[in-house]
Amino acid sequence: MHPTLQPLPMPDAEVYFAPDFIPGPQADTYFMQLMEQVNWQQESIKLFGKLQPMPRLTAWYGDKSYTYSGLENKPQAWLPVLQELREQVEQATGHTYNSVLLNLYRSGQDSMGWHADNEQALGPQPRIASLSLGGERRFAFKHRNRKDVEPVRLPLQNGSLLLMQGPTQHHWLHQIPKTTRAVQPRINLTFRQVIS
Ligand SMILES: O=C(O)CCC(=O)C(=O)O
Ligand SMILES: [Fe+2]
Repeated sequence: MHPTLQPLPMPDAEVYFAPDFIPGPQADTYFMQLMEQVNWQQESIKLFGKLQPMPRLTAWYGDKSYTYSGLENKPQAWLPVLQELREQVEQATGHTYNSVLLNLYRSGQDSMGWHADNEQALGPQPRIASLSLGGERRFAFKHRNRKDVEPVRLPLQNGSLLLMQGPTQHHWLHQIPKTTRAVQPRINLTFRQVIS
């Protein structure tokens, strides 16, 4: 594993973090390329029986289709820039990924609620490599059932890489909360290995 990926001291989890995985100027270039080239979609989610627009834009690229939050994502061919990022993340983490989910948080009002990435298609021990580009946002973890374990908050800055694996998705939830602070748009890429 890449030496800059440092373990976070979390019980019942295997989380590694590299705050400076991609140098700032290069991360800025990737951010602009992805803003322009990705096929960003405004998806909806059913909340209390009502269709609501998701508070972020999303895109799915990969070798297989994948159901996420009840939505079927048809695979789209990898863009060269996504291939390049995938290779860097594969080198750093020592594992391969056949899919990437991209999220675009346009402002502090865009967010992702508490969840775990524990769909069956990700296997019993999902490995999620999460790359952040653009404006910094706070990421939060909370243990599902241990009240004695403190939540973990982590600023995900431009060019940072967060790796979650092992039992993490079984015992912890994570989110990107909304913020009233002035923040720049942010792109997050979660590389995943879909097995079915
Ligand atoms: O934007 C992030 O950092 C989190 C994304 C995430 O949790 C997901 O796509 O499952
Ligand atoms: Fe997630």
